[in-house]
Amino acid sequence: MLKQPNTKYRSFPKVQLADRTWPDRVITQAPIWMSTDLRDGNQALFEPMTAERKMRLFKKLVDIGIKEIEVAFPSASQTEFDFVRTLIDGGHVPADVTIEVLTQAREHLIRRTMASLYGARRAIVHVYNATARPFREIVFGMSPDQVIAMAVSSVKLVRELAEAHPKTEWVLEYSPEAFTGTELEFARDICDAVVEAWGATPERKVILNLPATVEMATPNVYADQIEWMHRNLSRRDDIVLSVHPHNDRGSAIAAAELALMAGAERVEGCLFGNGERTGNVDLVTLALNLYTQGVDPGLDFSNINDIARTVEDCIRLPIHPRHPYVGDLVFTAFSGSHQDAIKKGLAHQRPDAFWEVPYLPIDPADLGRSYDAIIRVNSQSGKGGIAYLLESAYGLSLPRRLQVEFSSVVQRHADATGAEIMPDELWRMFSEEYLEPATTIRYLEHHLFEHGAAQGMRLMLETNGRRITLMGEGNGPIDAVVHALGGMVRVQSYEERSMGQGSDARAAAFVEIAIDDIPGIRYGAGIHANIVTASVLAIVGALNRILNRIEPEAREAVVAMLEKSVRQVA
Ligand SMILES: CC(=O)SCCNC(=O)CCNC(=O)[C@H](O)C(C)(C)COP(=O)(O)OP(=O)(O)OC[C@H]1O[C@@H](n2cnc3c(N)ncnc32)[C@H](O)[C@@H]1OP(=O)(O)O
Ligand SMILES: CC(C)C(=O)C(=O)O
Ligand SMILES: [Mg+2]
Repeated sequence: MLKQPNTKYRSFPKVQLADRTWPDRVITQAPIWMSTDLRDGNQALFEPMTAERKMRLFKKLVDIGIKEIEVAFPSASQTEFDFVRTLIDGGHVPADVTIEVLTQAREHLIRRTMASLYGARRAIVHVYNATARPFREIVFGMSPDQVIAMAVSSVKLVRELAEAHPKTEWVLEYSPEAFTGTELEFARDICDAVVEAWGATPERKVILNLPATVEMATPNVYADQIEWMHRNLSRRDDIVLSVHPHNDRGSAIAAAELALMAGAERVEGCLFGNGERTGNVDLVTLALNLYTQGVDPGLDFSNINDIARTVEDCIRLPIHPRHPYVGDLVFTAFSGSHQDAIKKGLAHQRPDAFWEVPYLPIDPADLGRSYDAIIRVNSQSGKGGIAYLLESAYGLSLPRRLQVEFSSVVQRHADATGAEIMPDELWRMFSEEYLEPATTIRYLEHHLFEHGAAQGMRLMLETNGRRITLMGEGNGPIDAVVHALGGMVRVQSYEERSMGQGSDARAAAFVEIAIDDIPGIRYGAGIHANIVTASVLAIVGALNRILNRIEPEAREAVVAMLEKSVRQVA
């Protein structure tokens, strides 16, 4: 790269529009949407779509609710021409949908283009010629007046051919190609001449489409250019003002939004931003940006995954996993603090309240996406995401301090493998750590019985291959187990939850225990159809987890103490 890029590149000139009004505007209604997936999108593919794929995408665009669809460049090839004919002759165009086709401003191409449309109920004929100085001088070798004459004569030809076929309702669209690089006065003059040549009226408007054929400046410059045209076109009432942003600088969405604030009424683009080079503006993102501001876009993306798969299949290009609203990862959080906030936000969100879930600008359910894949766990994750996954996949809701304790187990695993941890893996880790820890003391069975005003407990365990039976009593089952264990165990906290519903319901018990003279507090968990059994399992599990972390001599001392309890109580 150059050390001094200003020797090769220069900044885009400012538009003289000191009293611009667009910065204060808010978009309150959806524009007219025009999909050019089958034309601008199609011309940008490695291989243009086959007729079958074009038809499939056309039908998907109709299902989404797009009412103006540019279906072909009919003079480009027989395939393109035939596709338009199939749409018309096969009756595939719904009554509320208008097809559109593109042609250069050249006589033989216009005649061929018009022939593709005869018999249509309504059709938009889109004529373009480039208007920026380098095109005028280098591509066409024409003076400004000759370029205007080229546009005007083409429009007059379209008018003449249209008048010869009055059964079709004809609409003219004109694009000064490379508008963003065109002197504004010249763009206005050529557009005014076209409006005049078509004989436009408020009832028979011309669509004037002002393309950012190549995005050349910051989006505020495009907005200024659009507002300038909006204010300076001589017959604004006879015009539908349209924009066609490309994404060369990565700001096509912003450019389209600011252009709408600046007076545009119509947007041309493609689903998920397919199109020449870096793409046309993405109609899906634009529409859903409106939706998240409470504006009905008039388009339906309630099954966005299905739309995405159709588009990918038709154009043979993948959608990026981080593409707004649709990418596989956009409703996913890996990092701990995001997961925590999403989990709390989802729990807090009421169905009838304004959407307010941190990190999620839209409710994934509105797009037919589920919450299941929102939170994923890797080495950047914290307790919130881990807890969320266990709860959503297995119905197991962990106490907060247990979440903290378990997250360090998960973190060690994630650090070691470097990989994402799926819910079944998480469950396996939880089971190994809490439900089936390595055992010094194995639970065999217990019997709980009434013992006067108290509860009695006979607890059978196995230590060192020997069965031992401990007896205890207390004011409840937990108390009775602690007593049976000889009083060395102190229960710091106890919580129980239910997992599942109806006859499949099970109880989950969580205890936090400490043992006299041994540092550290550990959680234990038990899951069983019977809540008392779940509690006993949780206590024995916690005991084993403590014993697993201490020296063998200390462990033997605890076991010896237990065996002493047998002699004392039995
Ligand atoms: C920004 C856009 O997306 S514009 C749309 C671009 N899409 C396409 O080009 C896809 C379909 N195109 C095609 O199939 C062909 O280009 C055709 C059939 C339109 C024309 O083919 P050809 O006549 O062989 O010309 P070619 O493809 O080389 O285009 C260059 C010629 O078109 C002329 N031209 C380019 N744009 C225009 C225009 N809008 N109006 C009139 N002439 C134009 C050029 O001046 C050049 O003419 P020249 O050969 O006399 O110097
Ligand atoms: C034909 C025109 C509208 C075009 O695609 C462009 O300028 O990008
Ligand atoms: Mg384009």
